[in-house]
Amino acid sequence: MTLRGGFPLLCQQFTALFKKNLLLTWRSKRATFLQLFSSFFLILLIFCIQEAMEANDETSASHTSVTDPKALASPPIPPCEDKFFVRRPCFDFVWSGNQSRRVTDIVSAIMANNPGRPIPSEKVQSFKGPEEVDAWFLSHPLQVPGALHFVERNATVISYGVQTNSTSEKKRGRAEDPTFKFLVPLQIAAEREIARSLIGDANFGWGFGFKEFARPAIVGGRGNFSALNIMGPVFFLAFSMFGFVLQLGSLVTEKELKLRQAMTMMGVFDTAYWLSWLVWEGILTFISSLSLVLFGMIFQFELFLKNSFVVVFLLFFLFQFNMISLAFVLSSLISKSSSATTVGFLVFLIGFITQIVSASGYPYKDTRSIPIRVVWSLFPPNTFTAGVGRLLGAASTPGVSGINWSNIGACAADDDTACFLTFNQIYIWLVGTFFFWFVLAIYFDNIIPNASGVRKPIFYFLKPSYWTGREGNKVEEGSICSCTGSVPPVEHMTTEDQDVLEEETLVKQEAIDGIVDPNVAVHIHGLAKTYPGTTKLGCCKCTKTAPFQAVKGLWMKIAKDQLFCLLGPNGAGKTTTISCLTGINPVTAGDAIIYGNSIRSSVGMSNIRKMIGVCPQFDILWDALSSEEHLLLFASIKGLPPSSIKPIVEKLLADVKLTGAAKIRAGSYSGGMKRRLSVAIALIGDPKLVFLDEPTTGMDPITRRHVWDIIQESKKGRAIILTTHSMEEADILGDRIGIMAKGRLRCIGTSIRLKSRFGTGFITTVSFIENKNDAAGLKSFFKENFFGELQERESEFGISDIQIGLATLEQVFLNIARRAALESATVEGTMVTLELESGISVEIPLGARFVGIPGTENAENPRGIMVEVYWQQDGSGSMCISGHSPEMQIPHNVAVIYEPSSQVLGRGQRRVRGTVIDYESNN
Ligand SMILES: Nc1ncnc2c1ncn2[C@@H]1O[C@H](COP(=O)(O)OP(=O)(O)OP(=O)(O)O)[C@@H](O)[C@H]1O
Repeated sequence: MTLRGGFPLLCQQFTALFKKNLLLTWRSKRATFLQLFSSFFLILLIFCIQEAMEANDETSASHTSVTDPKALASPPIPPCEDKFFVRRPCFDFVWSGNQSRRVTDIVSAIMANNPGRPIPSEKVQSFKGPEEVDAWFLSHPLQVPGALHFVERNATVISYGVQTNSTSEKKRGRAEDPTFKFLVPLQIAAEREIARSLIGDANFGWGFGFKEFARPAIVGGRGNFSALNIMGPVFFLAFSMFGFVLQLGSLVTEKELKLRQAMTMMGVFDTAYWLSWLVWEGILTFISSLSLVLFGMIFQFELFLKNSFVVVFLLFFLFQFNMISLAFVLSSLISKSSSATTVGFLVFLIGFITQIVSASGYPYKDTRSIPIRVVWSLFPPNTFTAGVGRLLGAASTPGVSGINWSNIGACAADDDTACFLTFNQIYIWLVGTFFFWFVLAIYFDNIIPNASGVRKPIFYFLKPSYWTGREGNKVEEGSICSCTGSVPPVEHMTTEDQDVLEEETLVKQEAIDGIVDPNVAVHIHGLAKTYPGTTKLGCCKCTKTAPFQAVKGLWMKIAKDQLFCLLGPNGAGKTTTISCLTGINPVTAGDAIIYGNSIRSSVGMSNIRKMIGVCPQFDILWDALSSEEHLLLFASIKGLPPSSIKPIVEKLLADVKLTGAAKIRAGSYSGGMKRRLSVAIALIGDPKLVFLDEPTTGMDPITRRHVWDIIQESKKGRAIILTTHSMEEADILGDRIGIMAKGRLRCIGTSIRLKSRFGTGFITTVSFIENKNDAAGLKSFFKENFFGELQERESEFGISDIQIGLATLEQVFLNIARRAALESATVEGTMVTLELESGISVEIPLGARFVGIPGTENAENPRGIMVEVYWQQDGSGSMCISGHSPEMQIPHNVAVIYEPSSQVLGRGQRRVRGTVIDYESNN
């Protein structure tokens, strides 16, 4: 099948990824609803706050029209208890000038003649002069609404002054105006009684009334005293956070779950990936900005009504789009999707603080330097706040028309800061910062390690080869903030196994001769992988990890039409080998040629990606997508012709028995169903080489058998590399098996070959009578005559059939794993204790099979006693002792392959260190 490439593939991938984004958004309806329409609740909230503020301030009447103002006629001095806030005991008024008899009489008259309520003497306090009154105020705060100060100048002139607290108080939505409520009645009373005293007529009086202006409600009342003015910018910032956090979460989830890596392995173009998110988020941002502006208009906010619709919408749209590109940048910096909310909160907090600073006009003044203005404007909430400020200013100034296209370049006449940042400059900034953050996001995406710890060099874009695509697969490992330790040279050890050696020699020779065997799919040439050690600088301590050699030089080839099974205990290096072959991890040394393409070349790797299928060790799936949607997506990414995708997906679903669950989301699948889906994904596009990393993990026996059938079927016409921990699986499926341990290939061959070479075979223990010991004769009898005679005497023993069973592959595996463990233990000194039935505790290297017991030598057994130790793997895959054979004498012809420096431990003979005896190669 010809896969699509170039621009048509880019378009196909873009469409598929866009659809994926749409589905993911659709499936998380609540979050999407919040992202799109939470503006309604925010605007409603601002509206309610606005209404509450207006209701709170209703007595000032500034927000309602006053057509028929009420006249107040000679209002009385109110009791001090009427004050909205007063401390008890309180006084109706205090006065000074009490050394004048005439003044004292005037005050008495004020108290007695107060309309409707004579004032009792205990509610009034007198002083000598104003200074005393001020001192009293300081020591008795808030105990009186006002004071009168009298000075008798001469017989015809009495001066007076009124003093009051100008702070207005509020109570249950009503405002208290101290001038009207306290000052005016005091003034009227003082003037009336002074006049009566001067004229000498106790009934002298005049009518006094006052009332407010009749006036319409203040134009732009909401704008002048506006909740939107106060809370708008911060609410709009909060609103943009929904999209920001969701986008950040989606991107980091795809990185964290290695979904991005899986798509890269399938050959997705970065351009298609980023564009698909950008366009989709652009649409969501468009809708959410539109809804916000419309809701603002519905709720009749001047900002949205007075300014041009397009101008307002564009500001909100550009700002939210900027926040999305900021989310792109931050997605490269965090590795856990659970951190998205925390990061969102931090960005909001920073935005909130900078908004407060921006509201003062900072830094768009001539006192601030251009670099400060530039840096400040890079953070989108700052420019946005400036923009909202302009819109609010234009909307709430009576007589000034709102901002529209014709005046976006104009400075606001009354605003100094507006000329440093006119409205069209705000747009230019928002467009510029969008591109700035977006380019930075792509740069960070390349230079910050991905889920496998791999990244591009910091200056990768300066290399011409990057743009021409002709360079080697130049990637680095480790964080840019941590010092990567030097990678030691790869330790190439000569293998002891004959088959492995032969394979290595053959591959090397073919490489030297330049022979390319057409029947071989993969040539592995000394592939080695060392994970670099890193030094992480924390705040309190510095953690160092040593480099780790996970694969130590593999030489082998894998034929076409063959299933090669890679076995090995945990940590053997199987997944690392697959990661290197699939381009997930860069190789440290060596190379691999897959259908003529080197994995070290980026061009080679992109060719390889087109012909491989990978079922990773852990399922890499979107919980919210169904199996059908997964297959459609990956088929499109792979470049299958659009017309062929549907039938291929249907066939794959049928093959892995997921047709019935095709429309069900993968999140609700069982472990086995997920594995089957992963296998189906690996088989998309008829790949010539398929990697199956533990494909049947977690499956029940029936499903596993079924998947084996699928794999058997898929063998035709392609090479398969399969890793597994199931020996049965390897035995049934593997045409060739390689067992790795500690990063090295320990054996290679067909199942039968391995069993015959590494199986433990049969052990027959024969005891001889004293003085008669013909062991050699017995061995030859076993080899030459035993089965012959057994067959001859079939009827005597009643035998109907004789089957010779070789050791199982499991035994071979255990044997290899044990040997690898012994190899490391003798180097690293890893010892375990073997408890003998005789009561002796023997310390032996991990994995030692035949162990000599020091101190057991005597005349009868000159070389002493030995036992065979039986090993098994525990739940974690580590070797552990399962038992030991009866004690037997050490034959004279065997060598000791490991002898500890000191054999006796501590006092006494009960705890010793055993020697390791090479009994296997001699018997
Ligand atoms: N990124 C890494 N950095 C450092 N060491 C690593 C890294 N990845 C793997 N290793 C180490 O490399 C060794 C080989 O790991 P690998 O995953 O290849 O083993 P495996 O044979 O696939 O094991 P399993 O059967 O458990 O999957 C292990 O000791 C592992 O701890």
